[in-house]
Amino acid sequence: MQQDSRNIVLIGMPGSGKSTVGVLLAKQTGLSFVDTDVLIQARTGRTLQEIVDQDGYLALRTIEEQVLLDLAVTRHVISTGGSAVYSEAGMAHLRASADVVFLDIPLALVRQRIGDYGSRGIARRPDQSLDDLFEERQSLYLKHADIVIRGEGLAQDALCLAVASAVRAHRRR
Ligand SMILES: Nc1ncnc2c1ncn2[C@@H]1O[C@H](COP(=O)(O)OP(=O)(O)O)[C@@H](O)[C@H]1O
Ligand SMILES: O=C(O)C1=C[C@@H](OP(=O)(O)O)[C@@H](O)[C@H](O)C1
Ligand SMILES: [Mg+2]
Repeated sequence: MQQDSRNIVLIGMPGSGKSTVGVLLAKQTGLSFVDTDVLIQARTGRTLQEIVDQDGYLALRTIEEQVLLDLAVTRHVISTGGSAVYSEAGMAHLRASADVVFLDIPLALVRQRIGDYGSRGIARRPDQSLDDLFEERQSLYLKHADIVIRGEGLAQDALCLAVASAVRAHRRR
């Protein structure tokens, strides 16, 4: 695929800025924007929290995988949900057409940003603590990332610039 047709995919924990910074990044780079959480909601007619409450977290992960596999876009910033990395097939599909950026923030900042952990539609085992989830996911985010950006201490616009510049450098390699 031509470099300028490629997508930029954002992965990371809830609260890392995938959705808010994704929009800014699309504006800044002239790419289109899609948030896979919004696609899930549009497809099911339900909120993410409703899917988790009614059908369980594994159902959300299954729908998410299908949405990832069905994505066929170029020149997009794609903001994923925090649980996208559980889908090997979904991530392989995204990676074929994208540079994947892990927005890496520490657990304390996740906790501070996400507010009520129990009502944010997070795809986790009901008994799983945020500490445990963070630990489990860190290795998945690193495994699927082409680029890692440490987000702590960066305001949204600074984070956006850092991502754009890292992607440019990555593509020049
Ligand atoms: N770089 C940042 N600095 C400060 N607050 C941020 C930053 N990025 C996101 N936020 C805030 O954190 C919350 C979650 O951000 P969001 O973009 O929804 O993250 P995600 O999509 O990764 O879950 C929002 O309230 C947002 O305003
Ligand atoms: O981390 C998670 O398990 C989830 C994060 C949410 O997205 P954000 O990461 O954009 O908050 C959303 O996909 C869903 O509720 C599951
Ligand atoms: Mg989001």
